[in-house]
Amino acid sequence: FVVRSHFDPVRSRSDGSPAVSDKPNKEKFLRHPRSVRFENLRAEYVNTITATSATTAPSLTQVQSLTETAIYECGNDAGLDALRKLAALCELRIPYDFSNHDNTHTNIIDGSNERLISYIPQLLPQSTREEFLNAVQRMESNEWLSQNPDSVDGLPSLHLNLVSNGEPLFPNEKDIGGEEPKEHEFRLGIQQLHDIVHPFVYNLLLPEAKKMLQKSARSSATSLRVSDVFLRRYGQNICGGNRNGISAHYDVFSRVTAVVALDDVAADGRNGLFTTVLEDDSTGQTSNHKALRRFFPLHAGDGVLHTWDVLHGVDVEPGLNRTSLIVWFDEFPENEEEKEPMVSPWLVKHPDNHNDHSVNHILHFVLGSALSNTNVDDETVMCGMEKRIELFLRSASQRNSFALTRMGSLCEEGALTVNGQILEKKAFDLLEDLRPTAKLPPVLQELCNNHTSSQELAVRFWLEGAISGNPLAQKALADELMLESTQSGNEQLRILAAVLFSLAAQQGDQSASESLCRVVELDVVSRGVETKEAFSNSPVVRVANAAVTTSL
Ligand SMILES: O=C(O)CCC(=O)C(=O)O
Ligand SMILES: [Fe+2]
Repeated sequence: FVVRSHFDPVRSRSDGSPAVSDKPNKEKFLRHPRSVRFENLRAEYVNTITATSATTAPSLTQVQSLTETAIYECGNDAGLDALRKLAALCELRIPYDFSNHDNTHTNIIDGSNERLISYIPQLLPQSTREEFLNAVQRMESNEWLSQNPDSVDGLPSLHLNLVSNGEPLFPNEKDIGGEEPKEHEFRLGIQQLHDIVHPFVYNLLLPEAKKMLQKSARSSATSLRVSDVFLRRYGQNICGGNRNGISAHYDVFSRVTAVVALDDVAADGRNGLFTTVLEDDSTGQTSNHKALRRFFPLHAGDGVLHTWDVLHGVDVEPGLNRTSLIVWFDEFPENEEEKEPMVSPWLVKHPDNHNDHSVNHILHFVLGSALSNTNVDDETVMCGMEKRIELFLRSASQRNSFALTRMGSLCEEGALTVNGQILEKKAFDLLEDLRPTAKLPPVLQELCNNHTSSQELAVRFWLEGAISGNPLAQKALADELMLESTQSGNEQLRILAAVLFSLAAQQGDQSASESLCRVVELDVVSRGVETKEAFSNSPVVRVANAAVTTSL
């Protein structure tokens, strides 16, 4: 029903290589022929959108409980009310409060995570910024920004690498013979950009990153080095493409990340780089729900540093034009025996990776993702599909939103059958602990009884991911339910699918909005709706309306 994205919320190397397979999933549900009548009716309901905005910043608990209500009270008044409240919360653009956290905040999960954030005012002087932006402009006018699929979302990345894996893309001293004039100009452009920021990156940012890590319980800052330096562009019609942001993710190959603002787009804390603030830190849960975004207020030249375990993304309102400079710091091997490349050693060597009782779900998810993105096959590294699934399962057992969603997809792909029934049994027990079958929404209880086990497991993982607020899980589950409902004619499944597509559409997910329109279309056709009144009374239409009508 939707072409499901197979992208994980993780940033792998910025060379544009996709994090995971970018093959589109088969469309499960064939597009229904568009009915002319529907077009008119839809125009009617789109016109009813009204907006009143919410004022208070929501907590994770609030967002999840509203989402749970929308799903369980599917299509009735309480459910519609929850959808309206969530719609209003999604419209908020709330600044991150640096002062509230004494420039850093630490969330202790199992005693050893970091989640350090540090603000560095006025790192790049105005003259440097201007020089840099002019050089970027020249690259852009040649359409030289990378069009490779971005490792987080698979769309053209619109970035330029200056340093990759510890090495400048083009070392200055290297004389490259036989270059085409365009290649030559490109190389000089990259070298110029690199030269402009070099002193700031190595003499100012690197010491700041080391200083920040000294606050960490697990400081191993002495071996910190600059791994990658790249710039990104956001806005309309950049090298023929648009980019309004990047969904929330972890940088899996960066121990510490620095982002420097090159313009004032983020000055009022309503645009640019955000993290998701989880006010209820005691649960250690994580969610990428739009309402939990907190934008870093950064003036041109300001920077922010964060550790590997800080969830972050970018969002800019249409019409704005943003450029950012990003630096990754990683750890290089301290002694000779370790010269072999090891994927993100701060993850592999983390004590929680060697502790069977650890509940560090962020580490387990990020390490599982890092291993999925590397070919390194080291005895000391937990590798192989089975180990990765074990890591995702451990993370999912702590209700980590990304691990739950990833597990749903792995089950759907049949990846849990690798080791007989053992992994499936583990997954089933885990799901029963999170929510016993008897407590599933009734319509899903029926569905799960009719299913083969791997599909049933996928549905249950996606349900948990969906309730935690994850739009990818919400879409994946909705897609599955539409397939079922067209086969069985079960209208309740269609209403729940509409709720789930609505929950993702509210968060700005374009493909979910399109799918929601198609559910409405199908509903109109299959129920033979003839009048405006019958249209606006349709449960699916009421759901779609509530999702875009914001009120508190
Ligand atoms: O542009 C930014 O501010 C950050 C981009 C980012 O998070 C990434 O490329 O991984
Ligand atoms: Fe990132």
